Amino acid sequence: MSKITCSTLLKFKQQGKKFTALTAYDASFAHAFDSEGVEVLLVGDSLGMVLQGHDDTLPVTTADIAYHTRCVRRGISHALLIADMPFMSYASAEQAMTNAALLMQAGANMVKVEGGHWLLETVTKLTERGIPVCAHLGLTPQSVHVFGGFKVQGRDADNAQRILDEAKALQAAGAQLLVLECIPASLAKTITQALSIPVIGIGAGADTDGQILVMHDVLGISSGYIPRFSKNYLKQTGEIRSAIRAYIDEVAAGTFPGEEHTFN
Ligand SMILES: Nc1nc(=O)c2c([nH]1)NC[C@@H]1CN(c3ccc(C(=O)N[C@@H](CCC(=O)O)C(=O)O)cc3)CN21
Ligand SMILES: CC(C)C(=O)C(=O)O
Ligand SMILES: [Mg+2]
Repeated sequence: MSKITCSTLLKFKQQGKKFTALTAYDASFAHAFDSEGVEVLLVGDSLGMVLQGHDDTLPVTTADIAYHTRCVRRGISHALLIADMPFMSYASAEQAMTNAALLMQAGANMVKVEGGHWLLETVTKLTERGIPVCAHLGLTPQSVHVFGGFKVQGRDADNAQRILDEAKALQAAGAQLLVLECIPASLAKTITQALSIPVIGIGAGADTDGQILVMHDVLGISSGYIPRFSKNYLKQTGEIRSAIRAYIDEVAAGTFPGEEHTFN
C-alpha cells in the first residue's frame, strides 16, 4: 500500500469507496491504526478532553498539537496525517500562517480549521502558501460557548442553508477536505453530493464519503459523557486491533453509522 494523499481520498469519493478516519495522539496507537488500514489520522484538539481532562477543547495550544503530531508522525507509514489548529491559533490569517507552519513542520500533511465564511481568506492564503486545508462545519467544538453546549447544528432551514453555502465557499477557497460534525443526516447527504471534495462525517449519518471517531470512544475508555453517535468496538471484539478492523469493515460496508448513531 502506498501513501494516502488528498488525491487518493478524492479518487475514493469518485469511486464511491467509503474511507475511515480516527484520532490518534501517540506513535503506538498511530502505528496500530495505520497498519490495520485506517486511511486518515487526526491529531485532534479533542486531546484537551480525552488526554488532558478538560471539559472542552479551548485550553489546547499549538505546542500541544505540535508535540502529539511529532509523536503520531513516527508511527505512520501510509495514512494521511491531519493536525487540528487550536482555538484562537488562526484568529487572523497571519496567525494561521505562523501556527499552521509549525504543525506542518511537526509532520502534518494538512491542517484542520473550524469555521465558515470568516475563514475563506485564511483558507485561500494557507493553500496558496503550500498548506492543504481541511475545513470543519456543523458542531464546531471551539464555538461550544457560542452554541451553549455540544448541540446538533443545522436543524432549522436557515442554518442548514448557511452550512451548505459555507461548504461550497470553503471548497471554492481551496479546502481539499471537509469534516461535518453533528448535523442531520439529510443535510450531510446534500452537502456531500454538492461538493467535489471528500466529506468526512462524525454524527452526520451514513452518507458522507468517510467517517471519523475519537479513538477513546471506539475503545470505550472515554471518561465522562460519550457522544451518542460514537460506538465502542472493543466491547464486541475484546482486542484493540480487532476493534479497529471492525470499525473499518463497518464503515466500508456502510453499516456504521446506524440509525442509533444518526441525528435527523
Ligand atoms: N470523547 C470525545 N468524543 C468526541 O466525539 C469529541 C470529544 N471527545 N471532544 C471534542 C469533540 C466534542 N464532541 C462532542 C461532545 C458531546 C456531544 C454531545 O453531547 N452530543 C449530544 C447531542 C445533543 C443534541 O441532540 O443536540 C449527543 O446526544 O450525542 C457531541 C459532540 C465531539 N468531540
Ligand atoms: C472529532 C474530530 C473531528 C476532531 O475535530 C477532534 O478530534 O478534535
Ligand atoms: Mg477538533
